[in-house]
Amino acid sequence: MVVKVYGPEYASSKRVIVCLLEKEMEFEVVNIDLFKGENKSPDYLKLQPFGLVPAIQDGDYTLYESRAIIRYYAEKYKSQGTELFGKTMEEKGKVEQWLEVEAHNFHPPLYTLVLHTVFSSKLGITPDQKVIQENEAKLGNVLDVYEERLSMSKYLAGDSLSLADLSHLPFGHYLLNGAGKGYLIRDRKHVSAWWDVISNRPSWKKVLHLFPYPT
Ligand SMILES: N[C@@H](CCC(=O)N[C@@H](CS(=O)(=O)O)C(=O)NCC(=O)O)C(=O)O
Repeated sequence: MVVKVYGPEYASSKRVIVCLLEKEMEFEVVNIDLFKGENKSPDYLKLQPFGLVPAIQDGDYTLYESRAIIRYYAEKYKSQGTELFGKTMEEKGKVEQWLEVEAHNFHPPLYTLVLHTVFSSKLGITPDQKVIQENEAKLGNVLDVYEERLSMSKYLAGDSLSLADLSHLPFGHYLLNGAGKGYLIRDRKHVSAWWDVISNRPSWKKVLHLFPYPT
């Protein structure tokens, strides 16, 4: 059964797609136009009751929350494609830790920055410079921790690529493409080197080719 990914154009869905590509999995996509409210249709809400993308359908099995989906497939297809979830419980623990850091420390300030920069006009948001500055400072503090970590290991969870690194790609991409905040990455030597390694993965290049980010 080929897994169906709903709403592939959007950042959280790209978190799933880049991992499916790394796991060498076939997938199909079902477009959901957020700006037409297709994520609020009764049929879609049956799949994702919060009306967010992505959701996946894999035969009778359905799942939503992108970080849950990538954990599921990384485990289910552990011996296929790139190893993304650690080889030991200790390695897996570190992957889980950095996945949580991405979700709860990295993502929130970056999401707000993206709303007030990349998507402000599409969403009818008046960019609030105070909000932008506050969240830029919060994200900078987070990236200072990353800088320290990445001065000691090539990837966040250790010396191998993992879900934790890939999970940063969709929204991190906006920093350098559209938000005009690439210096948050580029001014940090180890973070910058890490970003070059993960964003140059063929899997991520393919995601950007298949689903170009909004202009
Ligand atoms: N925690 C969820 C977040 C999903 C989410 O917020 N998706 C956005 C699109 S994007 O921010 O990932 O591009 C959405 O559906 N937004 C629609 C809405 O907020 O109504 C996940 O990771 O799956």
